[in-house]
Amino acid sequence: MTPAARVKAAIDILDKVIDAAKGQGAPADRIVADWAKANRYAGSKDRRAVRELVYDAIRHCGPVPESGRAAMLALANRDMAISALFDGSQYGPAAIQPEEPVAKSGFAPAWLAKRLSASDVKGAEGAALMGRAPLDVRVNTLKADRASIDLPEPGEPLVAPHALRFEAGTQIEQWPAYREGRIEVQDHGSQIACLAAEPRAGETVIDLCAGAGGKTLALAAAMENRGRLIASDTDKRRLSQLGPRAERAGATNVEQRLLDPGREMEALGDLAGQADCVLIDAPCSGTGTWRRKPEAKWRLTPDRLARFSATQDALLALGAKLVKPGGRLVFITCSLLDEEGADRFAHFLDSHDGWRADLPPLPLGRPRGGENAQGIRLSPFHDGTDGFFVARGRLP
Ligand SMILES: C[S@@+](CC[C@H](N)C(=O)[O-])C[C@H]1O[C@@H](n2cnc3c(N)ncnc32)[C@H](O)[C@@H]1O
Repeated sequence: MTPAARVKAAIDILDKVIDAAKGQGAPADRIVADWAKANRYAGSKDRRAVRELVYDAIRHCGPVPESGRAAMLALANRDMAISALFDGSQYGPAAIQPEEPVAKSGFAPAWLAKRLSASDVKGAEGAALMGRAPLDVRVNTLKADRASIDLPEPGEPLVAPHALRFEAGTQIEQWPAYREGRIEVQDHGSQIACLAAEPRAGETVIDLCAGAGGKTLALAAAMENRGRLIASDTDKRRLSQLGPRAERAGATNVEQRLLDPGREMEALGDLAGQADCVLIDAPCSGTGTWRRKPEAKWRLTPDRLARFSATQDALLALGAKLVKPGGRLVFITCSLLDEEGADRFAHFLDSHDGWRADLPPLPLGRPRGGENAQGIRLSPFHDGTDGFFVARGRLP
């Protein structure tokens, strides 16, 4: 493909990404992959270049652009080399006309940038949400340890005790250590967040929103497979991925429970007041993971955000019923919005007698929230991790 043809392809893909964002359709990754499948003439260099143009444009534009072309013109305004490719050549984009719409730059749509700013995410901290994430792995201590594991590349040891960092795009799926469950892909921030649970061998731990089990596997390893680890979720498809993952990781103490939304206690009733620790990795807007899914900023609406907050309140209330006296309730969201973090935890403490905040001693991050309702915030800007809010409550 000529460089101009790559720009034209990126514009066509961006049109689809924009439509999908408006209609809650396929994620950008899938749209890019579908394009590659349907255009076999594009070689690996072409595919990489087109993908980079698409993601650069998404990262560069704040509000949803009018069109793929408007998004690419925003990039062209910044980069003469791209603007020169609007040359009207056979497979390239048409020449730039005066007064053509150009998408606005920024790290988020205006309403969302305002909410993030109210949560002290602005300027360089906001821009960091649109950075590129590295590839972090957790060495699975059920099968290996970080000091002696033998990998094709050494990786950079991070603060979390089992974390190693690699360059984005490292093909670790090909490595025997990955296929044999000695390493798992897990963002450094997610590994740090799991430390707040301080799970011990022999305890009863509930991973209430286990999804496909990213955190469950870290908990199983920390528990050395001893004790009960209950992994529940309302999403059958996600939960069904946990079995094979647990097997590969050698995690043998995981029990699964599929929940009915709104009637979760029907499947968890026998555990009421029984858990040493309940971990709530609640569904949220995912503002902390935009480095991986930058188009997510175009998918969020004030209504969806309000629904996430309501679900988080409900899950905190549910989790609290499962904790035994003296036990721990860990609340995690991968968002940097206080309305999905510190505010939710403060609301929980205000509405639940007896519970008190117990700031988890994490090796990274900074306190966030009022004096009595503090949790820890991890952010791409300060910590080089995905963004998280992590708080822990204790029942005396
Ligand atoms: C942030 S994701 C969990 C990710 C997972 N813990 C991990 O580390 O990979 C949130 C999960 O909450 C689940 N969820 C939503 N509503 C729920 C509910 N009422 N009870 C339990 N899980 C729920 C979603 O299906 C989703 O899998």
